[in-house]
Amino acid sequence: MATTEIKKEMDSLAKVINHHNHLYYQEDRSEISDQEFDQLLNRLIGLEKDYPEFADPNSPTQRVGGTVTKNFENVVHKYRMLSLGNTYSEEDLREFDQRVRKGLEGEGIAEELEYICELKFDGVAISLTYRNGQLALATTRGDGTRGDNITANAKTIRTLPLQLQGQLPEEFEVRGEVFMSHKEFERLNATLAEGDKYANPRNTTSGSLKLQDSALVAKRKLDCYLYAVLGENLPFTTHEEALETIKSWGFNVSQTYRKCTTIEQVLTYIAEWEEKRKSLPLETDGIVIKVNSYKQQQALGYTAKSPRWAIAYKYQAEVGITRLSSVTYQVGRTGSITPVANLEPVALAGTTVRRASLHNANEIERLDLHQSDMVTVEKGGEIIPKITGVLTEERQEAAEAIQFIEECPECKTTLIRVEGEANHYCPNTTGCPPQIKGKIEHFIQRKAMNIDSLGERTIDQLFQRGLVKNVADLFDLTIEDALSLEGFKEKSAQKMVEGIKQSLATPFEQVLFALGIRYVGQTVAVKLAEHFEQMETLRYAPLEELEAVPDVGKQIAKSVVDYFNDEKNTQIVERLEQAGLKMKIEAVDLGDNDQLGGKSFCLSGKFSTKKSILEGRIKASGGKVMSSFSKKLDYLVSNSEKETTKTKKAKEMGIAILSEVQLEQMLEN
Ligand SMILES: NC(=O)c1ccc[n+]([C@@H]2O[C@H](COP(=O)([O-])OP(=O)(O)OC[C@H]3O[C@@H](n4cnc5c(N)ncnc54)[C@H](O)[C@@H]3O)[C@@H](O)[C@H]2O)c1
Ligand SMILES: [Zn+2]
Repeated sequence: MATTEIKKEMDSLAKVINHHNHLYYQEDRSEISDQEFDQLLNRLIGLEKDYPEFADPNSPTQRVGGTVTKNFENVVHKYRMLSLGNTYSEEDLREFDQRVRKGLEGEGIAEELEYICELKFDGVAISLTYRNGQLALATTRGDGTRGDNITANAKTIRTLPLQLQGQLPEEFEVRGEVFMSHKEFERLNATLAEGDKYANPRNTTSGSLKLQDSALVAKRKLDCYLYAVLGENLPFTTHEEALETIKSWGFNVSQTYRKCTTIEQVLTYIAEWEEKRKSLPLETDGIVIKVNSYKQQQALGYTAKSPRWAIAYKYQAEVGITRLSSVTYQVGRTGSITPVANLEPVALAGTTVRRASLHNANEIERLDLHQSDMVTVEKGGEIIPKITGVLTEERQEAAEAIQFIEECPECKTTLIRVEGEANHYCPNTTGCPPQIKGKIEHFIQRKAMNIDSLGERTIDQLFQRGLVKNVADLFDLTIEDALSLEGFKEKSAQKMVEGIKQSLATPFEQVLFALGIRYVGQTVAVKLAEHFEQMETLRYAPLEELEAVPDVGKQIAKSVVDYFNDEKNTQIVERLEQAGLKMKIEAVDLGDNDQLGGKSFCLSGKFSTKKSILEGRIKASGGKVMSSFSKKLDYLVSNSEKETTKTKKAKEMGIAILSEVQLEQMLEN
């Protein structure tokens, strides 16, 4: 391969890996299996080794994959939270063993090498700081250097001691894995609508820890195993002692670990747990092998991303072979069509698999799927299995290629596919039953209008009886209407109507999200609300202005324009306005601190204090924060000494520019 091509491949691998990292850590979902992901990463690691001249210092091979969020306070870790090197092969493990022994020989401490083997729990890493026996701080791993402060959420984990007894170091950190048991995962999923179900316990755990409302987290019944301690002057010298000691302090330590002195013993442990792990109450995806002695750990040290004294061995995802019976199609809330493969039942990872997701038409094409094909199905921690391949040699001669449907299976409208997009859509947004019901379900959900007096079944009834055909109809519902539904009595009917009425207090950005405009998620809704301030302006906003809003790309901008170009939508919006929903952002609550007199600020560039904190203080002092320019902006805050595009624009528009120090002065006055 020419070197330019290698460089190209490395760049494109990094891009793809970053994309999957983003999905995995920020959005709690994945498009490929962990094994496929690890293959990509390993390919990049290999290329960087062979072509160090092309290695990018910011490569995903050099960084822990996650990030911090904006929703929690960010905390710098006292001790970095790292990832683990991983492998799927015995050969690599033997190499690891050799490396460790060699590394220690140099230090003269190779004798009496011991490993502790543990199961690799598939959840979310957490770090807990205890001071004077009390849980003081809980953080996520984040980017390894900084994590989210999720103390309130961690406190809902019942097996996590809040107060410790006994002889303890004054301050120390314990680290472990927060997880959701299979049982709890199934219980939770059973309460969710088909389209809202979580894919696997890990994603659910991650999503739960990110919830803003700890009361909701508490309902999720998370659990936690601890497997590491950090601190100064700790009363132990080996990992094994650490595990035993923290157990005696009251921490939940899984008793599945084992001390091994040879790599053969490690391999036996791996073989033993391959089947046994499936009877554990939680998901595991491999085992972790750690050097036992702290002194030896220290001598071996760390790479940029992981300790040299530990490695994860991951079990191959389970693969089953079965026959495709048919492909059916589901219609989502926004009309997107998802093909589903119906399979002849096959036993896989302890469950019977009958269906697998096919994502979209590209996937069917990629697999070159034909009728009655024999297919390989994989289930790597995912609840929804994936078809990973087709046994073409077993294909029946007359079998035809699977053709993606042309009409909506629910309303028979001709499907459309937008240039450059993977999904097909049913364009009949206001007349297609699953879209109508899906939109209403989206509208009432907690993050949107938060109408908890309505449930999926009630919506179904309201729709069946023709009482509700769109979200605006909800606000015309009367107690008599409610009483006409099955199972409703005076009290429950009143409650239902009352609940709808209470939702009128929902802030504008949530109303905007509730409309269910394609691609307008919660974050984008907030950005749009901040920028346009009211529905009226947003509604007539030209494409270019929409695209200029941070986080709003071409696709989103176009989707917003399309939405408001459809008269059926604007009619609904108008009816919602008449019903009394909030159609503009709230005037800032000036409260008793009106220092900044409602003036608006836009922060740009780097600051000595975290931007979110500065923004919080501006709001608390009666100012407004804008994430981008508009004519209404009063101040641009920037520390930059050179002219930036923003400061230039501010000067042109006659907007005052403040330094951070000047902002501080305004805040303090
Ligand atoms: N499918 C995808 O698109 C996708 C995308 C990104 C990452 N991933 C997966 O995520 C993983 C990469 O994430 P990572 O960097 O967090 O590495 P990792 O999850 O493989 O290993 C590090 C983590 O293991 C956990 N762990 C569980 N049990 C442990 C134990 N007994 N001792 C120590 N640690 C233990 C800790 O949380 C630690 O942070 C890979 O397995 C990868 O396949 C998948
Ligand atoms: Zn349809």
